[in-house]
This record gives sequence, C-alpha cells and structure tokens, in this order.
Amino acid sequence: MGELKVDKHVQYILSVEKKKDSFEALVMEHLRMNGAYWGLTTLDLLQNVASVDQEEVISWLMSCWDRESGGFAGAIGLDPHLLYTLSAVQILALLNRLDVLDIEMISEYVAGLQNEDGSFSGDMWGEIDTRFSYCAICCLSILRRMDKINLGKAVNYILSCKNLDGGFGATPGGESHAGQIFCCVGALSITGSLHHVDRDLLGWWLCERQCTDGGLNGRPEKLADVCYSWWVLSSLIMIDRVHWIDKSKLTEYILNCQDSENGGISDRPDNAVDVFHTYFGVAGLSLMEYPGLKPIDPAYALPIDVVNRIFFSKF
Ligand SMILES: COc1ccc(S(=O)(=O)N2Cc3cc(C#N)ccc3N(Cc3cncn3C)C[C@H]2Cc2ccccc2)cc1
Ligand SMILES: [Zn+2]
Repeated sequence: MGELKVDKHVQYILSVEKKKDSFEALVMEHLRMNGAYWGLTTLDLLQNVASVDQEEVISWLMSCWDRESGGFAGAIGLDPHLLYTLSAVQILALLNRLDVLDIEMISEYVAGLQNEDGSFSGDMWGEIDTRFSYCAICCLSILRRMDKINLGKAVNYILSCKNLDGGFGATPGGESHAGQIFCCVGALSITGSLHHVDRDLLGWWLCERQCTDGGLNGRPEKLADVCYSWWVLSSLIMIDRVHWIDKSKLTEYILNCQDSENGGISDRPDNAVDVFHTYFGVAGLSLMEYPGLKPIDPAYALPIDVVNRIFFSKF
C-alpha cells in the first residue's frame, strides 16, 4: 500500500522489455506492439521514457510495418491489424517521431477498413467491433487524416451500438461493457460528438462499477480489476461525471495491487503483475492527478504534452 513505487515499476518495465524468452513474452508475442505501447507509455507517465534505446524501438517497430497493405502487425512477420497500427502510431507520437511514417499509406490502410454502414473491420478477415472504430478514429486523428473516412457514418454506427442503460456494446444490441464504453465515448469525444451521450444515465452505469474494496469492475456483479481503473475512469472524465466515484478509495485499491518488492501492478491484490495492468494502473492514477505522474489524455490514452505537440505543432 502506501505510495507508488516509481523506481520499482520502471525497473520492472525495463526488465520485461529485456526478457524475450520468458513464458509471458511468448504468450504475448503476437501483441508485442501493444506491449511496447503499454510499456513505453508507462515509462513516460513515470517521467522515465529516456531510459530506453528509442532508435532500437523505432527500427523494430518499422520492421512490423507491412508495406504491401500499409498496416502494422503485432510482431515481425504477422498480419497487419488496426489494433497494432494504432499502437505503432501512438508509440511514434510518444517518441515524437511521426516523421518516419508514410502517413498517406497508413491512413489509406485504415480508411480501407471502413464498411458501408460506417463500422470498421479490424483487418482483412472482416471482424466488426466498436473497438476498431476507436482504433481507426484515434489513429487518423493523430495522423491528421480524419478526412479520409466517412465521419458521419462512423459516428452513426457507434450510436447504433448505444444501449437503453446508456452504455455501449461491441455491435448493435451487444451488452454494455466498460471496455466498449471507453472505445465508443473516446471515439465520440475525438469527433466532437459527445452531445449524443446521456451523461447522467451513462455516468450512473459507470459509477455503479465501483466495488466495496474501492476498485472498479467492468460489468455488474463482476470483481474489481485494475484495468477498469482506465476503461471506467477515462469514460467518466470524458462525460464530466468523475466526481460520482470515490477517487481516494480507487487510488488505494490500485496502490494495493503493486508488487512492492519487484515492481509491477496486478489486476487485483496478490495476483501476478503484468505490463498491461501496470500501464492501466499508472494511467488510472494519472487520470486522478497522482503526484509526480505526467497527466494523460483520457481519449487519446497518451500524455497530454504529447497530444498538445500533435495538434499545436506546425507539423
Ligand atoms: C493472462 O491472460 C491473458 C488473457 C488475454 C490476453 S489478451 O487477449 O492478449 N488481452 C491483453 C492482456 C494483456 C495482459 C498482459 N500483459 C494481461 C491481460 C490481458 N487481457 C486479459 C485481461 C485483462 N484483465 C482481465 N483479463 C482477463 C486483456 C486482453 C484483451 C485486450 C487486448 C488489447 C487491449 C485491451 C484488451 C492476454 C493474457
Ligand atoms: Zn484487467
């Protein structure tokens, strides 16, 4: 408990980056690009992103770029997908190296995944999910190429996934889930369409996610989990209802999920730590303005100074 063990978490992230042959590394190999985004963004929030060899990261990242399609794969030699294309663009924005990208090819790849109904497929195999609407909109916004898609249809498709409880599902009629709500609210926020959201109805569903232990869950009756500190909290902030939860109890819950010895944060107290929950725990604390952390943007899931640089630079 107590306070955030910053140096321990920095050491943990750097050790995972180095441990290439661990079980965890093998399990996560197919989404190494996601893992790189989680690790690097955590280091930046902890004001330690200078501790990695950025040139090495960028050359590995570019070796995951499929120049045929214009998309990024989760690891070298795998098929491109929207999930990894967003992570790659977020990493390059973080490192202030968007200049290495063929922006036209990447934005054509993303736009090419929009369907007639405004929805997005994750890749050429066609799976449709509001997660992919978020990936497409966030990625094109960072690249300043939102003009490449039909924005009206994209927003209408997301709204077609709104439920009577004020939440959002993966597809029309899909059950409300905190992860999908983050994706839909984030995409609506980036496109300036939050006026379509019933803030009190959705805010109520979201604040009901706080459990007696202070943590947040993803659906009614589920156990609290640190990663929901991001999915629920960022959504509450975007709709200006964050005061409806107890931030100090949530902060306590996240700090309780730290491994004080070896660093890292787990999904719930005394479980195994991983990069995913370390990132979402630190990002959740950042959303609650925890001292010493860089503030993070709830919609772009990038430090605010990075978002400002993207939109207020001459680039
Ligand atoms: C440990 O078993 C798993 C199970 C699934 C996965 S996964 O499908 O690759 N993936 C990413 C993920 C990464 C790590 C790490 N390091 C740990 C978990 C986790 N989950 C599972 C999870 C998180 N909270 C509770 N649960 C059960 C989310 C999932 C889906 C997801 C992918 C990208 C972005 C957001 C969410 C990986 C490991
Ligand atoms: Zn989790």
